[in-house]
Amino acid sequence: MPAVQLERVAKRYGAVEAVRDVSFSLPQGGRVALVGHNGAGKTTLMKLMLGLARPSAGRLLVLGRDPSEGAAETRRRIGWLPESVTFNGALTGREILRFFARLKGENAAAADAMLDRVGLAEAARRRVGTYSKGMRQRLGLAQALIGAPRALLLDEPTTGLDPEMRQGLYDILAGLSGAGTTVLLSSHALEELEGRVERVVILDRGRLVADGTLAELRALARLPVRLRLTLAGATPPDWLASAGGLRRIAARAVEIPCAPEDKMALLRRAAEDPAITDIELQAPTLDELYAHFLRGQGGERGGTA
Ligand SMILES: Nc1ncnc2c1ncn2[C@@H]1O[C@H](COP(=O)(O)OP(=O)(O)OP(=O)(O)O)[C@@H](O)[C@H]1O
Repeated sequence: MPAVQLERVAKRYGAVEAVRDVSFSLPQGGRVALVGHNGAGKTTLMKLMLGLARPSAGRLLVLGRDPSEGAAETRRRIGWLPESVTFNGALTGREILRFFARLKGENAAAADAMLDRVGLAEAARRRVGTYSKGMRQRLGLAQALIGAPRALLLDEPTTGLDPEMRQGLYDILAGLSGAGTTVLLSSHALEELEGRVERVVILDRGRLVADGTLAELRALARLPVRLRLTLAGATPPDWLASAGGLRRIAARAVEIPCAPEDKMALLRRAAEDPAITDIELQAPTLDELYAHFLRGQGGERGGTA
């Protein structure tokens, strides 16, 4: 049974269609990112999964239950990190986390262990009002993780985290999903998702425009790869100069776009030509993929939807 299942879900707020006809499912232990511009419907989808909003149409199951029933047992098994998390600044990190632990039926030791896990052990006895943004975000994450949730919904969890903390967060998420927790996170920071989630669901103005592994989405988008070639001299060889899209990027380096099916032929030719001394291959970035699907050029949905 999937951990989360959405069938033709819609959510309207008056005239605003925040979510339109969205269907996808998340397997148990899956690590999936929801990406989209501001207002794409990411937070609304999470609120529907939490039972904080009811769908205007369609069917939604989380851990096998309709979240709008608000069953206490289901709520206890879902961890949530809201987009802008706020805590009472007069309390210490330890007091706050112990409070959340009690709400989830966990003991104080579990709260302290979680503070350690998110790197806040040393700051545990400090008031949260003195915490940096990144520290508050980590406290929010600890709050979401407490109680061994079966499903974890994280709304832009890496906002305010430096690269090291971000890596730490993704390491924690990998460990959790390896142990069977389903992780859904929303993000604007597409590049950081590479290698850190198994699947990406792209939303645009409430609609699902793509759903698949990064490799599947890349294949579907058929975006050109780019070859960066270092030249032995200042002038590129004739065959290269006459190829379309050649761009000079340095005194002795050029870049050329190349359709995926032409890549090997171009590489062979470049490798054999002594006028070329080095070759670098640049795959389409996640941002290019994202732009492609938002332009609607891909049209159909791909992957495992
Ligand atoms: N309670 C509400 N009442 C009215 N409109 C709402 C409500 N909640 C969300 N919306 C609208 O629904 C749309 C989707 O909003 P949502 O917050 O889900 O987007 P998002 O993808 O999370 O955006 P962001 O990246 O900015 O957080 C937006 O147009 C928003 O204004």
